[in-house]
Amino acid sequence: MDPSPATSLVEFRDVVFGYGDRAILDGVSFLVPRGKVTALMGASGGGKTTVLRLIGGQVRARRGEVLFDGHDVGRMPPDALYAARRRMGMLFQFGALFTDMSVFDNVAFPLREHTRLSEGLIRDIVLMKLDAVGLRGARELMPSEVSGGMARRVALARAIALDPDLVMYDEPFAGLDPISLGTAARLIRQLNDTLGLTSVIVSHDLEETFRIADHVIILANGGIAAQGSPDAVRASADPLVHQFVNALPEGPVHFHYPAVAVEADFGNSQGGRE
Ligand SMILES: Nc1ncnc2c1ncn2[C@@H]1O[C@H](COP(=O)(O)OP(=O)(O)OP(=O)(O)O)[C@@H](O)[C@H]1O
Repeated sequence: MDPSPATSLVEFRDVVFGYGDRAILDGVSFLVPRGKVTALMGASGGGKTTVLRLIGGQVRARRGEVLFDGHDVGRMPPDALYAARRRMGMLFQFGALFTDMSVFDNVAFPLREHTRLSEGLIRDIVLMKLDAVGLRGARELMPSEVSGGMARRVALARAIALDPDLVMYDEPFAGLDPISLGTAARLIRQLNDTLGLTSVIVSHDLEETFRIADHVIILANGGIAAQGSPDAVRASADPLVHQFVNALPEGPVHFHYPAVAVEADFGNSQGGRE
């Protein structure tokens, strides 16, 4: 079933955004269905991380609307934006932990920072979140004592500490071995379903991401090249989407950065660097 505005937690309506003179999004519209796992994919530099920053209100759209639960993030006064951000968990690449704090204190950090809960209650919540990622027994360890995959899971426990409605993952699988990658992917899916979250994943790992996603959005050339279920996107006849989902080197997205013809560049010291 296609998502509708009524059943979506995030909605982009004709969003235009750029950094300085550089246009990144040129009238982008899409929906992020509530309770589902949505994958945001596309070529490197296409603006996927920027989409997450627009949702989090770190940057504002030049035109159009970025709705979170029906309210335009770009027009929220600071207190409303702060409240909205508390409903979002963000997990950025390599989910940097505080290196001088134990696993326990890392997960307790947002609770101590943003709530007035007693230490006893914080302890219970932290242990519950660590249990959800399979690391209750690792609470005394320091970040230097855990593996990369475990560190990622600690960061995930920290991202869900405040019971967010939305969790955004930026490259959650980067640098993981295939086993840790599979574990991380299953965990994202499982937490989404058991905690009633809505998840957005930015990832280059096509196979694993298509496996766990309910909805896929492919960004290209400042717009949406395709969106729908993983099967529907896989079956897309659009040449750009076809190239992307099949990881083909040739197609509308070129392997080569624009350059003068090869014969004009080689064996010709004029015009090039000596
Ligand atoms: N703060 C910034 N100032 C200027 N340009 C930026 C800034 N942040 C990102 N960009 C540029 O905007 C473009 C989109 O960046 P973004 O990080 O959103 O892409 P992405 O699709 O997430 O890329 P990747 O898959 O490589 O992480 C890139 O070309 C990047 O160089």
